[in-house]
Amino acid sequence: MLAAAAVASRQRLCVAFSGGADSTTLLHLLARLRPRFGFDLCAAHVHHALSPNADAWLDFCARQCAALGVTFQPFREQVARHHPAGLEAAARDVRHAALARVACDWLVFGHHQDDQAETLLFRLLRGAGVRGAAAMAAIEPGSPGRLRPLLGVRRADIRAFAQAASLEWIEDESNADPRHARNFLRHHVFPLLGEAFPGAVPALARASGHFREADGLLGDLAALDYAACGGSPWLRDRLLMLSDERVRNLLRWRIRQMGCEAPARARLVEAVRQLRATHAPLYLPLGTAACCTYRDRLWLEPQRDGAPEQPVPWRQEPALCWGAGVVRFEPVTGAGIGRGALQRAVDVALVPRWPGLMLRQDSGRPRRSFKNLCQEAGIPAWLRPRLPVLRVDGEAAWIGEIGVAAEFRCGQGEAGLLPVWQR
Ligand SMILES: Nc1ncnc2c1ncn2[C@@H]1O[C@H](COP(=O)(O)OP(=O)(O)OP(=O)(O)O)[C@@H](O)[C@H]1O
Repeated sequence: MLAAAAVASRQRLCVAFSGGADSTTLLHLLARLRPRFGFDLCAAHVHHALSPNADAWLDFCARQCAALGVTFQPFREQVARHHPAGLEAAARDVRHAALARVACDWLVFGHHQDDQAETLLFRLLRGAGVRGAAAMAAIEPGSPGRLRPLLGVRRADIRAFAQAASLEWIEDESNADPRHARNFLRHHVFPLLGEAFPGAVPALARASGHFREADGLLGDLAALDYAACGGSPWLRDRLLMLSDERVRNLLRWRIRQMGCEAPARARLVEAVRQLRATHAPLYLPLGTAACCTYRDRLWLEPQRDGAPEQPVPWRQEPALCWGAGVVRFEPVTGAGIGRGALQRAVDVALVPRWPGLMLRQDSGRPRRSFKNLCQEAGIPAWLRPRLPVLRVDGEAAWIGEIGVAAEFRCGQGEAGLLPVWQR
């Protein structure tokens, strides 16, 4: 497995070391393999301060590492007692956050085949989709990546090996607590299942492999659909030519890519229904992301906290970042903002709308308020605070989705710059 993950000489491997039988066996095995592969080995233990034995466990882990000549990195963390998902989940979040701080190429976990089967059943009982049912991967590339070399090995075989090798390990008393749903499955459901289905654990682990493959294919399909819809922002009509299932698959994939929390299925079903029902601009919260539609385009963005964008000074750059998008300044002739006016100006910046903002769209017509301009252009209220405004010495020269102010528009044959807002 180390070869499959292309673990190279001098790469840094860090064992996530709880001190239990699995990670202790893992640490001893990797310490033995060190000379053959030439990797650097260290171990990290997270002290959650939840058990009265937590100090003793940390000491045990430190001693084991010292005996094996392995660098030891302890983390003392506080776990919030009132996590909405429960204490176990809170401890896991804290643990993973601490381990992510280790400077290494790979974090190596002691998960085994019984863990995989329990994870799959546990997730299915909570209504997991294909992604959740794929459970854990043996190799997860990343920075650091994650390895689970024992994922194909049964728990009993690891224990038998540890006993035969006279290894010492600690027993976490919380593993016996049936109030934890995972422990209930481990101690009550799996022994019963094993009586009627002796191959239940390897079969469930195999099933998670099938789900993993299917999940990869769904990702490939989403990537194809993403490109076919014109990338982000998508062409709304092109997207809505896809079946509901494919639209939901694409939205889910993109939300995950953005690092946002995926929404519940019911929420996605409702979002697609609304997208098909109206051509009006929409702002649909989806998990921690939001799906926005305006005119012929549709895009996803992280849900916002309502804070306005910060001003971005313009110093002749061809493009400036604005929110999750960009404003490009395209050279044009006889259109856009006259270059001369921009070069003479002292203060040019992209800013959000300001109170009392006015703009004259056509010479000969009066200046109109930002609100009036937005109403006339059909710009929905949720989009207005995000419109970029190019402010030139205190005056609005251009507003995204609305256009260039008459006073700044360049004359025929004159060189100009046309700001183009890409979300
Ligand atoms: N306190 C800890 N410090 C460092 N690593 C740990 C700690 N607890 C668990 N691990 C690592 O996580 C692996 C799985 O442990 P366990 O089954 O208790 O956790 P889990 O909650 O089921 O898994 P996960 O942490 O991946 O969600 C262990 O084999 C070990 O590699």
